[in-house]
Amino acid sequence: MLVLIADKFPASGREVLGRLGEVVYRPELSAEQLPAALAETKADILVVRSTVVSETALAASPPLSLVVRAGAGTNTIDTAAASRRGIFVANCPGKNAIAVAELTMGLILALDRRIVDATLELRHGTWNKSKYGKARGLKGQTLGLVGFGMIAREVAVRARAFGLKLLTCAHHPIAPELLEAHGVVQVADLGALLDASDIVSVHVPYSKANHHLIGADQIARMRPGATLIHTSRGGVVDDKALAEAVRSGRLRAGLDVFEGEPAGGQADFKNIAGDVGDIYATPHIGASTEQAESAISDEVVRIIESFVARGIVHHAVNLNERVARYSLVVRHLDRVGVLAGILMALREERVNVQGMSNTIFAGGEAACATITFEQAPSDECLQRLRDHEAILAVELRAART
Ligand SMILES: NC(=O)c1ccc[n+]([C@@H]2O[C@H](COP(=O)([O-])OP(=O)(O)OC[C@H]3O[C@@H](n4cnc5c(N)ncnc54)[C@H](O)[C@@H]3O)[C@@H](O)[C@H]2O)c1
Ligand SMILES: O=C(O)[C@H](O)COP(=O)(O)O
Repeated sequence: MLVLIADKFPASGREVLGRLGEVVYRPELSAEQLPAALAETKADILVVRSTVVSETALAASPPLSLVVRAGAGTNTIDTAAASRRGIFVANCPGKNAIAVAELTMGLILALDRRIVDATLELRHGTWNKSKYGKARGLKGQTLGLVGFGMIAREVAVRARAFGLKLLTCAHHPIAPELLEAHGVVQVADLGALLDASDIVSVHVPYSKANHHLIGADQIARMRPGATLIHTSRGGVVDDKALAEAVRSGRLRAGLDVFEGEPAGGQADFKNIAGDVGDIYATPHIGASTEQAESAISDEVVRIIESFVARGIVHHAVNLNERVARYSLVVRHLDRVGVLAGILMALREERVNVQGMSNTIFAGGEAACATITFEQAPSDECLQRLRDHEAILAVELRAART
């Protein structure tokens, strides 16, 4: 088994992976160089951070069966192409959420006190207490969290300690216990959140549907003097519309992600923070704490170990989530050919199997197979299975609709 790591990854994690197989560490690889490196190494498993994984890259190594995103967002990987090729894509949900939440609070506090501007003036020898002694203070202000996933919840935990009132919006009703535990109120929709918030912080994944979720109209709807914090993904916010609103003095903004940002570690990048003073900005470092990188590394190792040892992919993001209409539970003696016999019987009925698992009981004499499908087998087929001398019990279950 060969693992190609095409981004920065801790030495400790590389060492553990090295015990499972060969590890090729190429953190310098760009999206353009990735296909050739995959073709050359014939990697079975690819580990990436923000490096873009295109369909060409996925096709370059025939044995490639798993791509692990050493982070949260998977929009940089062509998951549709991976699904067509039967390649698993997995991520590490929540493992860098605290780091992003800490940066979010850092941006909120820095903007309120204008810490960056005050520092720059002091560095140039100017004492300007008159100008910088005018913060609003956070206590009692309302923070609107767009999305209520792993990062937003960690932001809520920290923001509560600063006395902020918390709102969120989502596509679906959020469990009341979850909201209550975080001291958050769910409002009807994004518009209601923008109307009521002094600070808006964006924590949703990038997708076609979320492209410019915070566009010119949403920016215009924010309260005059409000602050927008964006640490999710370039493209969720319309950077141009935001820059105009900040330039006009209506809003302030704290950004960690940008439209068209470079994928690598160092590059020239003309960006909206350049000419707009009330934008505080960091170069996509939300996840870049030692703590988060170590948690991510442990999770990547866990995912790969489980895949190699048991074929189980934790946090796969490109599986068919639809619950099959029927499942057949067959308890049987653990003998060669029993499972093949069950599958042959289903094949004769032209039943297309969707999922299958088989668990062996202690002692190794009996096992339990669960097979899922959309179309029910006939009573005769079930009876034939029940009559099999190595089958102990057969139960057909229909999913609730
Ligand atoms: N700046 C960084 O370094 C950094 C680090 C980690 C993650 N991220 C980005 O942050 C995103 C969120 O991370 P997370 O760990 O919280 O993910 P998550 O999957 O736990 O949470 C995202 C939530 O947003 C919700 N959502 C999606 N579209 C929505 C919409 N239009 N309106 C309201 N809710 C919506 C989803 O249902 C989900 O609950 C990631 O997808 C990634 O792009 C950035
Ligand atoms: O989605 C993520 O996990 C973050 O955007 C982190 O990206 P990075 O691993 O490139 O820092």
